[in-house]
Amino acid sequence: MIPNDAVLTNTLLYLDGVEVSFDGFRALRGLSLTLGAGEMCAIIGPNGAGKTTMMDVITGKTRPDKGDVLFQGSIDLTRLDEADIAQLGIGRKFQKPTVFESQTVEDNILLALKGGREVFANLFWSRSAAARAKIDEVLDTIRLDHVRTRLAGSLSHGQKQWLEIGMLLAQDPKLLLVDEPAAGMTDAETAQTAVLLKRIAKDHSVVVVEHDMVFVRDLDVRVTCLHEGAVLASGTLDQVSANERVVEVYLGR
Ligand SMILES: Nc1ncnc2c1ncn2[C@@H]1O[C@H](COP(=O)(O)OP(=O)(O)OP(=O)(O)O)[C@@H](O)[C@H]1O
Repeated sequence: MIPNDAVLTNTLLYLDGVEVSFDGFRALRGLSLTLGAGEMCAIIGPNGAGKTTMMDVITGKTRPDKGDVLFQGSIDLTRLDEADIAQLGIGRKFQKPTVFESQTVEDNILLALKGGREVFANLFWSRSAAARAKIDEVLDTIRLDHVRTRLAGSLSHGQKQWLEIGMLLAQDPKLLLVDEPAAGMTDAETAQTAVLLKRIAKDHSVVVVEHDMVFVRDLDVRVTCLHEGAVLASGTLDQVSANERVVEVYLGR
């Protein structure tokens, strides 16, 4: 059921009763979730809970069998393809970093800018002031300014993850979907990633899927636990951690 305007005021992302089946297996079973404009939330849950499938539905990779998926109140994402959805300003970061290893850090950001590829391809290009300013802004946000001329391939795993987040930021997304950013990171990198995402969340909406509870605690945002394709519990991390079912199916394992 499409909600009324009052419900959707300040709601950037609205999922209601979303169903996805793969050959009869119900990966999402009536998933309902909202994200406010300017909000960051964390999604947790056991393997197979449907977290990736949820991201796939939002980004148009998987089309739901049933349910509403609305962006900015009225845009029906179930009718759009992946390219249209990316164009709307929904950026996704997959778990594994996919930076251009043989390019410098700053050129990775340039390549990600709207129109950046044309600028990059032109032998006689001089970076426009706007492109330069955007690259500087992104490098400052992800705190990689000091390595801007290094090849991306020479960065640590954590730095590559931050660079890829920067490449998403270069496209001015309204919503960032970030899949397990802390996986494979050192404790120090994990802590820095939480600081980075909190900085980004000041002017973006962010959904973070994560298994690392220390990291989720650092994020200090609303947490939703999925289980068997639906929401099991939602609230602060303390509230969700105190839920017996969450302990039973996930945290206590
Ligand atoms: N393309 C597909 N075909 C068949 N089954 C699928 C497909 N994609 C996902 N599934 C199944 O749907 C269920 C939900 O998977 P999903 O990847 O969304 O879970 P998840 O919460 O992201 O798990 P993880 O934490 O392991 O990444 C799983 O049982 C998975 O095997």
